[in-house]
Amino acid sequence: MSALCVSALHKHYQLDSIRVPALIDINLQIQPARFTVISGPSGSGKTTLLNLIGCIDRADEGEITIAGQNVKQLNDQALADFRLRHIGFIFQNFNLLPVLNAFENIEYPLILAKIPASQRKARVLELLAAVGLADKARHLPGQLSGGQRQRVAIARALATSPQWVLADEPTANLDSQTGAAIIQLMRQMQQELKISFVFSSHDPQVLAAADDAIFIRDGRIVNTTSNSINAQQAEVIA
Ligand SMILES: Nc1ncnc2c1ncn2[C@@H]1O[C@H](COP(=O)(O)OP(=O)(O)OP(=O)(O)O)[C@@H](O)[C@H]1O
Repeated sequence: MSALCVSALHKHYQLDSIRVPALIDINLQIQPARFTVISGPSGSGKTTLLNLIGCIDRADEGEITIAGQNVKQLNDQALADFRLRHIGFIFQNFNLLPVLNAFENIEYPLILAKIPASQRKARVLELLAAVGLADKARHLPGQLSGGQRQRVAIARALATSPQWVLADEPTANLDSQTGAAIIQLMRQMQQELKISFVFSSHDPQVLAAADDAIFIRDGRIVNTTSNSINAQQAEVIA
């Protein structure tokens, strides 16, 4: 598995006549099969960076190579196909489809990936069991707690066995105890499946669990650390 490489990345948003720079000359390498956190204050550019890495949005300038592919070279359809095969995404507000039950939400990316129904069922049941929701398959998102919804979202992100799983503040809408259980679950899945997890977060619990951390402020990288993050030190830097 190859590292994720970002070079000379720039992104701005246009708000009427105002140009809002969101990312300025980002250069980084994220090692595979690790738990990496992107941290920084509100508005520093974390979501923007994850959206670019996750092929949800496109950069103004610069290169992103993920799973061996320079994503700039892909047209919109190829980019969507690439994302489906190689990248799972977990959102802070879970982003589950409210009219689909837990089973169907997890099954959805497998349908998009044209996996036959017989294989889909076995895969979804395996994932539901792995996230501790074997008895909640028929529950709609509205009938699940926040932590349970995030477990469904994790299972959905893992459904197509992507090499990279990106999570945008996955514990932001959870109480600290539920957040800790979700981090533990993601850590366990990352280690068992040797997936590469990249989070954005300023949650000290997430920082403390990380192998590597990247700190951004005002759209620029200000520090990177590896292993045994001291959450207090991390908060000071961020
Ligand atoms: N759609 C948009 N239009 C205009 N400006 C935007 C848009 N999205 C983000 N921005 C701006 O880009 C900058 C980076 O935003 P981003 O959401 O990436 O930060 P963040 O670190 O994820 O923040 P938070 O922790 O609050 O979610 C901020 O100045 C923000 O106001």
